Formats: sequence, C-alpha cells, structure tokens
Amino acid sequence: MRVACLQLSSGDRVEANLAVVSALLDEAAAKGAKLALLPEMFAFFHPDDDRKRHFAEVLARQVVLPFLADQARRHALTLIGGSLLLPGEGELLRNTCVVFSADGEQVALYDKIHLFDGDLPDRSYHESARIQPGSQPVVLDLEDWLVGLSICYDLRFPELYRHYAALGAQLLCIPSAFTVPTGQAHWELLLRARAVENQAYVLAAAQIGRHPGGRETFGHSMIVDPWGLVVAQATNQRATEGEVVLADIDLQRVHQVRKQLPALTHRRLY
Ligand SMILES: NC(=O)CC(=O)C(=O)O
Repeated sequence: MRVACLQLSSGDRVEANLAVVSALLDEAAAKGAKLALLPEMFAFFHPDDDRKRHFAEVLARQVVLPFLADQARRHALTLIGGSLLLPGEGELLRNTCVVFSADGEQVALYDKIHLFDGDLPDRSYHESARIQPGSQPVVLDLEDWLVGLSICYDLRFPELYRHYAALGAQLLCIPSAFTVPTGQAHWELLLRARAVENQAYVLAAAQIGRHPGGRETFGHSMIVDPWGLVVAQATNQRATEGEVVLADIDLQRVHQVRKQLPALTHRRLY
C-alpha cells in the first residue's frame, strides 16, 4: 500500500490551509497513495482562545469535516485527519484525529490522550489548560492492516503503542507539531524507537516553520519501517508551501521482521 504523510505550515486562515491540503492530496493521489496522514492542527493553528473556540464550535463541523469527507471520496483514499479542535466538556476543547474511509464515511475518532505541558528552551506549553484529555486508544481496521492512532506528545508514552502492538497493529500513526528544540533532540529517536520496539511501520506527518503567535515547529515528517529504517522523509525543511512524503508499506515486511526476531512474543509480565 502506498501511503503519504503531508507536511504543512498551517496558519490561522482555514480556507488557505485547506487549499494547501487539497493541492497536496491531489499530488499524493496522483502518485498512487491509498492512505494519507495530515499533521496535528492542519486546518487552524493559532493560540487565541476565542478563535480556537469558534473554530471548534463552528468551522470544524461546518467546513473542515465535510472537506475531509469530500477529499477522501474524491481521491478514493483513507484520510487520517491529523488533528483538529472539537468542543469538549464545559470550557474545554478536544484535540482530535478524525478518519474518513475512501467512500467518505467517518470511520474513527481519537482524542489526544497525553497533553503537552512543559517549560522548554523555546517557550512554555500548557495544553492541558484548554484541552480535555482523551481516555481511549483507538485502532482502525483497514483491510489487512490494523492502524493505531495517536497525536504528537503521545509519542513519548511507549505503553500506548505497546497496547496497539498487543492488539495486532502493524501501522502506527503520529500526526504532530513538534517543537524545534525537542524535535532536534528527540523526534527521529522516538519515532524509530516506537517502530523498532513494536516491529511496526510508523507514519509521522508534521507541522513545519513559524506559525501565527510565533510558535515554531520542527517538520522532518517521516515514514519508518518495522526494522527502524527511515524509508522516506521530508527533504525541504524550509518548505512552507507543504510537501508530500511517500512510501510503499508492505505487510510481508512486518511478518518478516516479527519472524526473524519475535521480540513481541518474548514479553514477560512482572
Ligand atoms: N507538540 C507536542 O504535542 C509535543 C512536542 O512537541 C514534544 O513532545 O516535544
């Protein structure tokens, strides 16, 4: 199966962001992709709380979800909508990945479980102030593939991916908006670790560049195979117009790695 990670530099103009997604999906589909992953916050990237709420309550449902359904149907591909804001309980919002099948049906929804709080070299992050954490891991059944869903900071919690591997997942999706300092130090290391320890493909679509409000993201979208090899990655780290990262993933490769080194069957509980 040919898969695509879309790398974007999203801003606060929803129509403009969706136009970039649309152009990149045209390219991915023309090159044969049957599954496409968008990054975290692909449709709206802005720190203002009122604008976030308006996006979650109005634009997400009226504009973005119908757009994703239409794009999936038009290109006949599974579209994993990285993440977008949706209303949560009370004043809170959710950071949610919504998945559409190739006939445009919504088939899965995952709320980011681990929220990103920290005082980092570039700035402080306090995602839990506004976002309601999810509590449910979600796997997606995609023909022969079982796909584990997650979002960005979840990457740092190996137990989530081990849970997916134990359910039989062979493909792990990690749409992201990693910071530059943590990206430089940890991004590739963590993605390859999750692939190696779970003997699964990892798809990581990332935000890149400077966003409204001054936040910067690391880019380096990549696809990692079950042996931990980076099989494709974004080449133009300055690209603000977006980029498609493509690779062919193969279930036989998963079976081969798991047969050669059956580490997943050697687990011991203590
Ligand atoms: N942006 C995130 O959710 C996480 C991140 O940048 C990191 O873990 O580092």
